[in-house]
Amino acid sequence: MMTHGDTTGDFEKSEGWLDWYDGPSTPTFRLPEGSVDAHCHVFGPGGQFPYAPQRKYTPCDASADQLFALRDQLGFDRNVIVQATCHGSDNRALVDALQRSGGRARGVATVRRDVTDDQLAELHEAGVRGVRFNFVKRLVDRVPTDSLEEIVAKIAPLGWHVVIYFEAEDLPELYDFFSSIPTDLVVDHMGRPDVTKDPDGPEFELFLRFMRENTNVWTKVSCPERLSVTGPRALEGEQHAYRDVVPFARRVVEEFPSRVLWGTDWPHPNLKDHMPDDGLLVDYIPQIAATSELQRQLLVDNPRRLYWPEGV
Ligand SMILES: O=C(O)c1cc(C(=O)O)oc(=O)c1
Repeated sequence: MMTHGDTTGDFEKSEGWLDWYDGPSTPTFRLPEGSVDAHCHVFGPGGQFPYAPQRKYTPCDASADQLFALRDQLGFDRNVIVQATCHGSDNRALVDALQRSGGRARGVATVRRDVTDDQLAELHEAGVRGVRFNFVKRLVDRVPTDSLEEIVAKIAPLGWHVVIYFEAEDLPELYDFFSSIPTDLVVDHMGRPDVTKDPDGPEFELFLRFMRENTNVWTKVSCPERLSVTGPRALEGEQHAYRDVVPFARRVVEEFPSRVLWGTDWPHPNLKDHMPDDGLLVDYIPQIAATSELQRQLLVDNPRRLYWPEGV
């Protein structure tokens, strides 16, 4: 694996930072035509789009051009680019990537409670269709729910949705607040289940109940590389990676086939023990969506309904 240098503009990468995998393999699994990578990020480049002062990590750079090269290499048609916490509420790198995508990317931004209607209109024009609320303590300081409610009131008229990122152990506390959000709600990475627990046990059952009770809730069945404990890793040609995550993702895909999304999570912030080959991550998909019908819903129909409802 190549590293992308120790510095990124004027910034020094966090200690132990793992750079994205250079030269991913071409997937064996052929993505259906029009597939969307519905969760990925851009980082900087730091020299052009500085990282936020309040960030909890400093990544390696991962530019829009590098993301679009990956899209083409893997066989995706489009991207949904999600604002990474290292950029705080400065969405310039995201907007630049959307503008250079030629309409082939939509975005999810991070905004503050004082965001103006004009700023939201500009983000909409660039291709933003949602905001992200993050509750993972190692990534952000907690924002009070009343300010999040103010943001929801501002974005709802635009037809936007809310993306939420939280740890499974925090769902009981956040359940009622999440259930009160009236827009579509997209949960990152299946609410981060502890996959050493039983997929039929109470923790994951609470997440499934949350999806059953709230039909506006969608989820990304992404990030097996982050959730897996036993692997095997998506490296060295492994075609059946992260088997311990499969029962969880499969369960969700089969029960809620019209409310699931999938994304690479490139460039995979904060992984600690390995960096996956993104081609082999794509080869993971048929393990969790076993039929061509489920694959088409997951990769084409669902993300297009949410991000390109106008049908282009
Ligand atoms: O688990 C993570 O570290 C992580 C971080 C970010 C971010 O910093 O935005 O986004 C993700 O989807 C996952």
